[in-house]
Amino acid sequence: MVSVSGVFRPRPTYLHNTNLDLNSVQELPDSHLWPALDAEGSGNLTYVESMPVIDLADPDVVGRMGHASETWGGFHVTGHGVPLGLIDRLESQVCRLFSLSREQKLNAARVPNSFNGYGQVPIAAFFEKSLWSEGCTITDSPVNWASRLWPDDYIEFCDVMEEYKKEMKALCVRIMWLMLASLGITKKDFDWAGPNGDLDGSWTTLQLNWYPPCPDPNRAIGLVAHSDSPILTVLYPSSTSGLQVLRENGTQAHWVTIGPVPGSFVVNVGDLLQILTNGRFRAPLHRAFVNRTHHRLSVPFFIGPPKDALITPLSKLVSADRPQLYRAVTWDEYLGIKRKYFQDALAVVSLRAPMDEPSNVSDHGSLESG
Ligand SMILES: O=C(O)CCC(=O)C(=O)O
Ligand SMILES: [Fe+2]
Repeated sequence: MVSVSGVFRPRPTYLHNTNLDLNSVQELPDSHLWPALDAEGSGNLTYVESMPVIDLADPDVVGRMGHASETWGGFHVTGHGVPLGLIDRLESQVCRLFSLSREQKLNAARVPNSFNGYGQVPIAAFFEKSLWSEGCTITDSPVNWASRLWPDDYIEFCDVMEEYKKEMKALCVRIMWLMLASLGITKKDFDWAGPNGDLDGSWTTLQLNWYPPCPDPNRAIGLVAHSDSPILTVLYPSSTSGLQVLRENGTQAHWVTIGPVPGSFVVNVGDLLQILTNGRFRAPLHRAFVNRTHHRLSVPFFIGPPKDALITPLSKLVSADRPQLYRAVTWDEYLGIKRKYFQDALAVVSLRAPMDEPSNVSDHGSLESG
């Protein structure tokens, strides 16, 4: 199993809010040097397997999504109808934000116990080594902190984020039901998606990720291996490669670089969807590498159930041949488990392999933002 052991910190501490400006660093500092990556060379992979690309207008969209979710735990989606102009405006606002000086960006810094605003991606807090990335998390309206960044000119930023979130939510609803249809699941099979199945009251978060050029990309990592926690992620990966997904085949596992597919989003199964489908769909481990010459941005949109909804393997997917793999858990409770056990969180709620203590964790899980 590919791992990033040796740098795991068992409790979140948020020690990384240093004033180091990654954009001006000439040599990789020890704080960002991940020794375990040496053997793998994060950006030098030879595997060029292609993640399935699925057009929403494909007559076999349900079957193809089902197959991709069971094998890869994700796929590219095209034909989604999200206006390209909106994606361009999103990119330009993300660039605008991260191009500000470090001091300016710190005016929008997350405050303790809040996930909104600028900082390292929340998962960074669990590792002694820092990630080669910056992040900005939008769970509520960004008006408060955006108006501190651009007192006279924050409306366009906020409008684009709101419009994009709305598009993403609608796309997630559409994709989730298509994926579940492949397993014979309909809107009648659970009630937390609301009477029309439109996920009203669901938990959503938009994460803006920024990976500056890195002087030593093979020994740094933009985002360590993790699976996303909620139901579904729809990620805008941008046109610069950086995303890698772990492909597991029996006892073999290798990282695959996900090349850009113009106009597509990457859809990832989240841990909760793995639980809901009784392990039929797999939440894939994935990570982001960085490169020497270009910055890269990515924008995942995460969707989960309402915080108090009880997620349990669907009875249609439990049988004598396929016994229930996971106990019921609320999203809120699962987030707490993930914060404590990271990538072992699914094992903690597993009915097969009950765990008392976290193992010597290798890969990591994510927090509020995935
Ligand atoms: O940057 C990427 O491509 C991946 C981002 C990601 O996995 C996350 O934010 O959870
Ligand atoms: Fe992720």
